[in-house]
Amino acid sequence: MNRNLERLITIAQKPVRRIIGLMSGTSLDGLDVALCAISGSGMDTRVTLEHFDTVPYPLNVKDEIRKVFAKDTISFQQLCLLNPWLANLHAQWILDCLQKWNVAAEEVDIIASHGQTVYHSPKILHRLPDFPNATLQIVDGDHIAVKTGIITLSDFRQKHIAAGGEGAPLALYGDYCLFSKRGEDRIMLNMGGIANFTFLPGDLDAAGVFVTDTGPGNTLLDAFARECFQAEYDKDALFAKQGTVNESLLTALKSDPFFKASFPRTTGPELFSKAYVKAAQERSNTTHLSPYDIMATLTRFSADTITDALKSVLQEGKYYAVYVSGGGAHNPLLTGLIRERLPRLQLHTTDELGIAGDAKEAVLFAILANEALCGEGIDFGKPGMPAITMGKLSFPA
Ligand SMILES: Nc1ncnc2c1ncn2[C@@H]1O[C@H](COP(=O)(O)OP(=O)(O)OP(=O)(O)O)[C@@H](O)[C@H]1O
Ligand SMILES: CC(=O)N[C@H]1[C@@H]2OC[C@@H](O2)[C@@H](O)[C@@H]1O[C@H](C)C(=O)O
Repeated sequence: MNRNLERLITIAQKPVRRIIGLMSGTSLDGLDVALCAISGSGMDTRVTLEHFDTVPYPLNVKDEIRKVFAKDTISFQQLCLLNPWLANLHAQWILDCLQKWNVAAEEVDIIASHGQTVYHSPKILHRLPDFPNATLQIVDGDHIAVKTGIITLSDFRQKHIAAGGEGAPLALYGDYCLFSKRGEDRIMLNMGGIANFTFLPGDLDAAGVFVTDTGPGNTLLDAFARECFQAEYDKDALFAKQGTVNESLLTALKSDPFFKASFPRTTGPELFSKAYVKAAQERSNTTHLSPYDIMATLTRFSADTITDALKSVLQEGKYYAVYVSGGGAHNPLLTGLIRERLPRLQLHTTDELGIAGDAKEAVLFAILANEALCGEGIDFGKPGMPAITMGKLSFPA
């Protein structure tokens, strides 16, 4: 037998596996690296987050990714080169983190690498009847496995599409295993570049779980902070707080059919781009707005579409605990607006559940890898949420 297979079987049978989860999302802010100790699987999964770091993407890395990111027309050479180049960088950053944490590579069982989404194209976006849902993540797992010497699982989203989903959101699998609590209806709200939430019923019935993207989280705020203020993002909403919401632009921004599509629906910066906002400005005669007013309106746009999606699933008079994660949780204006619109709900952070909000998505990919080794595929019984395990295997040798 191939000795890697033997090793894999040994890992799957260990009482505790040490898995590094990696996430680099749509914000292109950096690579989240989470070293997790995981036991059990499915609803018996237990995780300890041993170490976590975000390795910020250097400016040149952001620039190289942006040449292809969410673009319809790109250089194929650039895409081809990025795939191993970024994988080698990710592998090096993992090794740097391990050194910093004083952990030997041999002590890590598995790497779970999300890769970098470069294009997300579900049918509701491309609207080409002859083509399926599609999504593309680069950062090839073979390069990570060879450079780190650690067995790597990667490219988690393709099987989700093959089995009838849109390739996202995948958060529900880990959210369900890790954060479900008997007796408490929970909402796990992640506000990254794109915002999404998972509903976890207090009776733990998998059939009651659902998940969806809600629309933009920070993606438009980042794009306009860059364009208008040459800033990477609107830190602590300092720009947006100086502006006034323009209701005509807000209405135009909310008019896309995405906001009427049924759950689970997914999206990305392919739709929510500077061009999207500029078209809405043209339609609403608001091209004259100050950059501050644009930032204020875009922050309200994110807050409103997040709360509208939540309201559409919340039952009147019932209590729900909301646990917030992702970079948007640090934006005081965004979280303040959500609190204002959902006054009956208490907003907590996932930190209170033992997983830092900034680490959550990376931890969720470690859980997905753990499920691929030890789980059976959770049956949520809904279209778009298939009962599968995910991730492709790369052996170091
Ligand atoms: N102090 C802060 N004030 C305002 N915004 C912040 C702050 N800290 C982080 N952010 C926002 O959070 C973003 C990063 O969020 P996160 O890392 O969750 O995104 P991501 O994982 O790339 O996105 P996705 O989940 O869509 O893939 C930054 O680009 C910025 O917009
Ligand atoms: C295609 C893609 O990379 N989608 C991301 C993105 O970032 C947030 C939102 O859009 C979510 O649907 C997804 O990531 C999380 C981790 C998910 O799959 O649950």
